[in-house]
Parts: sequence; C-alpha cells; structure tokens
Amino acid sequence: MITYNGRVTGLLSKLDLSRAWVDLERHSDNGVFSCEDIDPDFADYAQVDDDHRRDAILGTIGGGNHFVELGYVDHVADGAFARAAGLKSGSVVLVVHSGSLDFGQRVGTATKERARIASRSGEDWRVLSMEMQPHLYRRYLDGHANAVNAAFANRFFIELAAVEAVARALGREVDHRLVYDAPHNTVWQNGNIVRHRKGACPARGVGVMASSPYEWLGEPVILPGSMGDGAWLLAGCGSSSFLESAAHGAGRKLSRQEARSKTNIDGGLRVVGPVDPRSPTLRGRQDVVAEIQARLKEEAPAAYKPIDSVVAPMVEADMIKKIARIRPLITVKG
Ligand SMILES: Nc1nc2c(ncn2[C@@H]2O[C@H](COP(=O)(O)O)[C@@H](O)[C@H]2O)c(=O)[nH]1
Ligand SMILES: [Mn+2]
Repeated sequence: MITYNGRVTGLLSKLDLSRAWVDLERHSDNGVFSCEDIDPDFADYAQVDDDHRRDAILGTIGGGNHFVELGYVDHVADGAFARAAGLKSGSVVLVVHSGSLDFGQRVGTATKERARIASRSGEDWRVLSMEMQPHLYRRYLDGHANAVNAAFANRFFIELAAVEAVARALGREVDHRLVYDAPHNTVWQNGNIVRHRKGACPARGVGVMASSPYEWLGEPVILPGSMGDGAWLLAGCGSSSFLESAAHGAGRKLSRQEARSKTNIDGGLRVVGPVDPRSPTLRGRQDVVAEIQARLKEEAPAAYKPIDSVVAPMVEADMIKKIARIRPLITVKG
C-alpha cells in the first residue's frame, strides 16, 4: 500500500472496500477458487527480483485478444434480468476481458515439465492422471486456482483504474456497480466432477448464484465479439446437454496471419496509440508503419466472427438467453 504522511495515496485511495465486498456476490464462485496451497513456483513469481516486482503488473490488460471496452446498452432483451444487473437502455458499460497475465501459462509450463520428469519410460507424460500422479495433479489444480485468483485481482484493479479514468474525464465521481466477473478457459472441480471449459465459460442456470441478484434468473454470461460488434450480456440456462457452459466469445474468423495479409480490413476505426503511423518521425521507417498497420488488422472487427452468428444458435439450443446488447465506444487493447 502506498502511503504519504500516513495517508493512503494513488489508486488505492479510491478503493471503497464496502462496495468491493458487496460486489463479491456478483463474481463466479464468489471471486475465489479454493486451493490447498500456494504453488511454490507461483509464490516466487510474485516476489521481488533484481529489477522489479512482477506483481506490479496487476491491473494491466495483458496481450493477444484481451481488452477493456467502454460501451453502452443499445438493446434490452430481458428487462427483469437487466434491472437485476443494474442496466437499462443507454447505460454506460465497461467490459474487461483479461486474465492472470502470464501466471496461468507458467503454471501450465511448470506442470508439463514436472510430469515429463516424473514419467516412467514408455508412459505418455502428456496425460496427467488423478489416480497415478495425485501429488502432481493436486499441485496443478492448486497452481491453476492461484492463477485464477490472481486474474480476479487483476480485473478488480483494472476496474478501479478504468472507473477513475472515466471520473477524471468527466470531472466528477461516477457511480458504478459490477455486473458480473467470471473466468473462462479454466478448470472447475465440483466434488468428483471436473469440468475444463476451454474456449467456454460457465452458463449455469436458475438457483446456482445463491444470495446474488441472479439466484432466480440464471448465471450472467458476457460474450464479447470484436471492437466493432461489442458484446452481449446473456444468461445461462444451465443446460446439462451443454455441461452448463457457453462460448466465451465470438472467436476469430481469420487467423492473425490471414488478417495481416488482407487489405482494407480495419473498417475505418479511428486508432489512437502511443505511436501515430502518420507521425513525420516515422517517415523513412515504412517497416515500422507496416508492422503497426498489420497489428491493427489482426484485431480488426472483420478478423472476428459476427457476434450474432455465434449467439443465435446458442439461444436456439437453449444454452443461453439474450439479456442486453452492448455497443462499443472506445476499446483499449493490451
Ligand atoms: N468487444 C470486443 N470483443 C473482442 C475484442 N477482441 C476480441 N474480442 C472477442 O473476445 C474474445 C476474447 O477471446 P480470448 O481468446 O482472449 O479468450 C474473442 O472470442 C473475441 O471474439 C475487442 O476488442 N472487443
Ligand atoms: Mn480470454
């Protein structure tokens, strides 16, 4: 915590802990994946090294597809659910899509290495068995839960920073409430049932989110499309045929490589970045300009599937229900 003359300063001075506690019920699993221990590799990761504290990256977006997007509700499909979520037509919404930065990836890499070392000759070390390697398996689930919990914290700090940025732009405090926070690409263990939702998120139905506003409505599902399409707020139907899951995003239509080679794919988006491709300082550096433009094409709306083409079949199959559509205004990419 940063203090100056005994006062809390910086972003943490904006932290309203009572609000944060109340919002916990609007998190998947109340914002905590339980674990038996902290993976020692993971503990090292958050400690000081020669140059910097790596935990200082908490509150940053990360890379790849991850983003923070300011938008507004332009269509409400289910008024009762939207009201429970605190939304109505025209509400301003911040969509945060970010994970554990590279914590989770490190846990995965370390687990594979441990499994390879522990394997006997002739065994397939790529299969981690609950029965054969209970210690390794437990350690994997613990490290995994550590990463998921770090991701909850990461999104919490992003929310704090983004709300402060909006407040400063408007010159006044802004009232805000969390709609929902859930992880995806994650392992959920419930008794003997283990569900690995890859490219998917939970879409549990009525009755699962006890003591939250969603208890009798179904679990919220936030499905982003692209910086052109924005996102849909949906509600899970708890369909056992689909393992109480839904797609976690529209997904790519073009690979990054395919998108880079297309012309006129950016759809006329106005891009503001740390490097302005029109800057005179870049004259004579066509290689730099070409790389910036290629990266913009990778994330262009046309590189992703149209959001409605992904949502419609899931609605038809009773996986999810439509609640509210969110149109994008400004997207910040990692
Ligand atoms: N509203 C926006 N949606 C976006 C953007 N970039 C990607 N996406 C969608 O989100 C998920 C992210 O997937 P993941 O691979 O990181 O888990 C993806 O399915 C896209 O459809 C954006 O800028 N805005
Ligand atoms: Mn993701």
